[in-house]
Amino acid sequence: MVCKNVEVRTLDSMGSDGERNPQMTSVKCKIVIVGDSECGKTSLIQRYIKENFNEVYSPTAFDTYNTTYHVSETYRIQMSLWDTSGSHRYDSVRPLSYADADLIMICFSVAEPDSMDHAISRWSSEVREHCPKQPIILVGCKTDLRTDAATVAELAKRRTTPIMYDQALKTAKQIGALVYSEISSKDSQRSVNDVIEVAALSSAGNKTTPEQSPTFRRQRSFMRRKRFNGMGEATVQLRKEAAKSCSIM
Ligand SMILES: Nc1nc2c(ncn2[C@@H]2O[C@H](COP(=O)(O)OP(=O)(O)OP(=O)(O)O)[C@@H](O)[C@H]2O)c(=O)[nH]1
Repeated sequence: MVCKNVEVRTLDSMGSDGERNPQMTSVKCKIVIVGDSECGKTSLIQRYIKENFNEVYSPTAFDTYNTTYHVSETYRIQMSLWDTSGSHRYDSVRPLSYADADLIMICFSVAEPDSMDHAISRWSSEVREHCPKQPIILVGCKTDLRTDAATVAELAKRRTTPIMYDQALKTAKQIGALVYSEISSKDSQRSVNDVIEVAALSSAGNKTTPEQSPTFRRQRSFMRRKRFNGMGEATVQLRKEAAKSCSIM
């Protein structure tokens, strides 16, 4: 089993002039990403980190990616993104990934209805067994395939159709997800950035102490982009455009 640790976008608390910034608040969080094989987990992470998309499928065993989200000049979230395998071969070792997780992303492909069923029957139960209280974000991947003629025709042969937004929203409610979000790693960098940053903010909101939150809330650059409603409750409201692909339950 290969487990590699990829260090990217890491920054320390030095300012651009090289001085250590005493105002900098850093919060660390661990986000574990699960879901059926080939549903799009690795592509999601790689699009966020490397801002590219690879058509070629390469199965994952376990990977971790460390990256920093600079929410404002004085607040940053150091994320550890854990990419897992959806294969049953790893069912007995995947649970090791859940230790100390702050948030779980359960992914499925909107072009594969079974993968959404498995979000309930397989992934939500596995996650709840190991992470009974951590927030869950449900992520519908590959939205570009919803209108892809070949995908629609293939699903029609199986007497089914791509998963639509409202269907997925019901599933999100059913599994008690905090947020439902849709992405296309192929076509939309924005959708990918939004879901990862919402996950980071939700995790950090649970960890930020009350003394830190006023400083955090004052950051105008942050407020322009996303808005927190209650740090302890990890509730995030996206600006209007982002809300099209992201629903808070
Ligand atoms: N059209 C389209 N294809 C995608 C998208 N995301 C991923 N894919 C493709 O789907 C295949 C599987 O993607 P991965 O990201 O490797 O899937 P995974 O969930 O990490 O798979 P496992 O490692 O087996 O658990 C690859 O061929 C990707 O190029 C997307 O947004 N749109």
